Amino acid sequence: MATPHIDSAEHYSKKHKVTVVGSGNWGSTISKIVAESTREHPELFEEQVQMWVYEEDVEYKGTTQKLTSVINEHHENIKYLPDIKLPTNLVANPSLLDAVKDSSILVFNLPHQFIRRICEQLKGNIVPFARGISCIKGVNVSDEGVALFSEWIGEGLGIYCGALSGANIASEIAAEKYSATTIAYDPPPMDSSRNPSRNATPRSQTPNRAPQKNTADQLSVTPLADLHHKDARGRRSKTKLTPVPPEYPPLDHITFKTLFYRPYFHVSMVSDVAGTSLGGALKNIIAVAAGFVEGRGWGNNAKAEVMRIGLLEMVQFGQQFFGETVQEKTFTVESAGVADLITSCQGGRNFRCAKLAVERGVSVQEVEAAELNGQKLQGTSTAAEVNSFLKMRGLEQEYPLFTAVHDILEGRKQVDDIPSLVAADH
Ligand SMILES: NC(=O)C1=CN([C@@H]2O[C@H](COP(=O)(O)OP(=O)(O)OC[C@H]3O[C@@H](n4cnc5c(N)ncnc54)[C@H](O)[C@@H]3O)[C@@H](O)[C@H]2O)C=CC1
Ligand SMILES: O=C(CO)COP(=O)(O)O
Repeated sequence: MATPHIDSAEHYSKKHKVTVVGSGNWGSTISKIVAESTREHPELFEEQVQMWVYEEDVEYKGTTQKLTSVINEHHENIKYLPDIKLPTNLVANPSLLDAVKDSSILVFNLPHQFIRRICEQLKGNIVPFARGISCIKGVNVSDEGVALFSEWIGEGLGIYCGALSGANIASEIAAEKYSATTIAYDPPPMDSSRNPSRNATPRSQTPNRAPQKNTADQLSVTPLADLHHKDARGRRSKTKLTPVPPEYPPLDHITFKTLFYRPYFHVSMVSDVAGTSLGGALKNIIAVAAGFVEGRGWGNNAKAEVMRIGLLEMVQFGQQFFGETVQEKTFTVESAGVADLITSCQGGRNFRCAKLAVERGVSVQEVEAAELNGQKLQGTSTAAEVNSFLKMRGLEQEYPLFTAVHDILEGRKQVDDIPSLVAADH
């Protein structure tokens, strides 16, 4: 970006330190992206980016070594993102608490089954005014109901957390092939009131625009004293937030767009956190269905039909359980919706493993263990979690495709049953 995106009148004595929590296939790719951006924007960010790595031994050139040592010496995550050079300002750190020390931007990017333990360790050990972005595709189901990981992380850590999701097969983006994503960030009042116009980023704008002038009216909309914010369902959050100190650049749409934007990775900023997160979570169930029908050899029409039905169930789920804040257009217009559904049903891991499982006559879990070298599927666990939530409410029949996928994974139904299970008059 040739032009600085921040108004030249805005100078900040402190910069944001960024930590990525997670270092898998997508975690390493996102770390590469943000490390490229922090290097390009020293006016906003500290150059060095920390990446927390779940430490393990790996074989490298005939010797057993720690994964973090290999990443730091050779700038490559040989296990989860092989053959991709990582920026030298990206530091792999096996200590979670050391990696997040002094970081005001926390990017959560790990398989959803591990986030609970991570948050337990982070609680009370992060910068109080930190803000988060969750790249996790999944939903958190408990006895109390269904929660987005962004809101669950935010409430657990006492910070505000947005969500990043899109048609983002990591290996393609790591190779810098053109793609786009959606970042949902509905800034807390005390952040947006520093300069509300900076958060209304129209879809078409690149991040290097100059901020618009504020009006007195805009500035008075959200009182600085309000330390609460709206959660993803539009309710007043119980979390009392710590404002970002004025010495730091504001943590708003422009700053986050600048952090994640690359010429090969375009960013659309929106405020619908629930829709954006649900798109990423629920499409994984549909990708499993697409793999099933492809594995059965039914071809493109069958796959298109499960995608169509799945998209409708995604929208229905969002509106039924997250209410009016979920916008249908997030599913139909954004990368986080229909585009992610398409790419995942063409070449995602959930799709590929489900297809191989049908072709080989084995379980999806067996294919996952045999083929993914430690990477984790999210569609199988999300199907089970969503099913348990629907079952508790007697709503399984209202989501026939989600229910069919879970029943097939559990061995109660067959792929051949899909047409009758999802029939409109069923
Ligand atoms: N890989 C992809 O193409 C994309 C993935 N996503 C989403 O990103 C999230 C992260 O996925 P990936 O980075 O692809 O991970 P991955 O599937 O490559 O998972 C492996 C990661 O889990 C870690 N791990 C293993 N055991 C652990 C434990 N006990 N505690 C903590 N971590 C442990 C491994 O060290 C490794 O970093 C998921 O929610 C996924 O759905 C989103 C877009 C694209
Ligand atoms: O979310 C993804 C692409 O946007 C990747 O999906 P898989 O986890 O199925 O590979």
